[in-house]
Amino acid sequence: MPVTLNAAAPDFETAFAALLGAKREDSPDVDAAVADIIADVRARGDAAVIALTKKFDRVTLTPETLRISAAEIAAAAADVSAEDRAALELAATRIRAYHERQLPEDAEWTDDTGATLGWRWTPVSAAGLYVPGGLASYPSSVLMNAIPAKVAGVPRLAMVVPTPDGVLNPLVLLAAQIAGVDEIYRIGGAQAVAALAYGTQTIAPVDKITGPGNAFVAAAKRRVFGKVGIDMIAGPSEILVIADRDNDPDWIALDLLSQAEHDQSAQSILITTDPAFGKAVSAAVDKRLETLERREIAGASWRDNGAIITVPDLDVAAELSNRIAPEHLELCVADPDALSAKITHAGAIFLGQWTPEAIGDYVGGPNHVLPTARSARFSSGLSVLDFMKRTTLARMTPDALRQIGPAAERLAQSESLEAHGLSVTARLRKLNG
Ligand SMILES: NC(=O)c1ccc[n+]([C@@H]2O[C@H](COP(=O)([O-])OP(=O)(O)OC[C@H]3O[C@@H](n4cnc5c(N)ncnc54)[C@H](O)[C@@H]3O)[C@@H](O)[C@H]2O)c1
Ligand SMILES: N[C@H](CO)Cc1c[nH]c[nH+]1
Ligand SMILES: [Zn+2]
Repeated sequence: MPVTLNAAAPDFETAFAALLGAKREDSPDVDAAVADIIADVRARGDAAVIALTKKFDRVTLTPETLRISAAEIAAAAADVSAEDRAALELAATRIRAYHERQLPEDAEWTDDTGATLGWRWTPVSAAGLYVPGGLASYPSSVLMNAIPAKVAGVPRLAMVVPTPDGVLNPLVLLAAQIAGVDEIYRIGGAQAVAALAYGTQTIAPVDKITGPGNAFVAAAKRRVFGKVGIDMIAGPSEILVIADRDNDPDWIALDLLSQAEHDQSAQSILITTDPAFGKAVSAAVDKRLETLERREIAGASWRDNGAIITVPDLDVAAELSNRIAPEHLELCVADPDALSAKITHAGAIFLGQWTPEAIGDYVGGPNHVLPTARSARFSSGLSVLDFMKRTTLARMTPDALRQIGPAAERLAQSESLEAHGLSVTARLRKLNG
């Protein structure tokens, strides 16, 4: 049974703190296993990746078969039905249009000293795109990773995707072809993240690793940060639905299950102003779990991590939501815009009962690679900016140096960094004859 809480109950704060503190993905066991995997890949390269892929994905590879060949990609793409291709292309078009609006502008100006200042954006040289594939297959995540990277102008896109028991959904390869991915390797988990970060005999290292994955992938990304850039921690999926009584309980139940079915570590929470509605949703979830294809995973997630919270009003709902900082937040209330204005921490907001979260997973346009585990307090969903960096520019004229140089000399003195000060002094002496 999921936890049921009442925000007006005396023990609410303790129970809510326990819900917030639950370690769904941040376990020391996972981190220790990941540390060993990364060390092995750093030491043995391809040999370690091949052994770990045999162990975790039950696939026997060689250095020659780590990379999926152009012929395999073409054959898989040709196998996809016209309807599936059209759906992927619609998704790609909408995701590209959304992300093109994120392209940042360079800037340059001259200030009143005559100094010219500014900044310039450039893409990373190589991006490693993690596409999950352990419990489900994610052609949509190929598009969500690769399209912003392409829009940013990244010259080399290297994608990794696990193929458990050697099986790979052809739509994953078609999506990679549509989005313009350059290299695809059939590996996953922490070993794939380590291979992208440190390189192996076959896989050249990248500069930035993006994409969602399970707890092992999330832990590996945390560990390789610094050697490479990462986008964020996009671990097991989460949804928080705030709903009033004027909703169909079955719709809300399905929205909760849509994220629960990703992973038993996923989390689905309902906050409602009406306890009777909460009970109706709970019954609807149970009914759906009788027949849902992925009922084992979704049922375990709902039982272990699910929650239904009753609140006195929507202000309290917004306050609790901000403390949860969910990956996805659905606002199924009469005035979703008014409630949205009170939300300060959420990866993505879905406004109104006609906007199921699943639209955002596939075709809405915004990115579905989003911060989990309360990291929406300090990070954002994947965007074009994740594949770019900003270089600052400064040009002094003799006059500008005359005006602002002396302050630099003083500050260098105060930091006891003599050469810093002298590099300015030498120029000022020349200027002052
Ligand atoms: N936050 C987001 O933006 C977002 C988007 C899509 C999916 N997701 C999440 O991504 C995850 C996908 O998970 P998945 O499992 O389907 O695929 P995955 O590719 O993330 O993980 C599969 C890999 O995990 C590794 N692994 C599994 N068990 C292991 C063990 N005991 N020890 C070491 N390594 C092990 C294996 O190497 C395997 O290849 C789900 O949690 C889903 O909710 C999140
Ligand atoms: N809901 C996931 C992000 O947490 C993304 C996804 C892909 N396919 C279906 N869903
Ligand atoms: Zn989803």
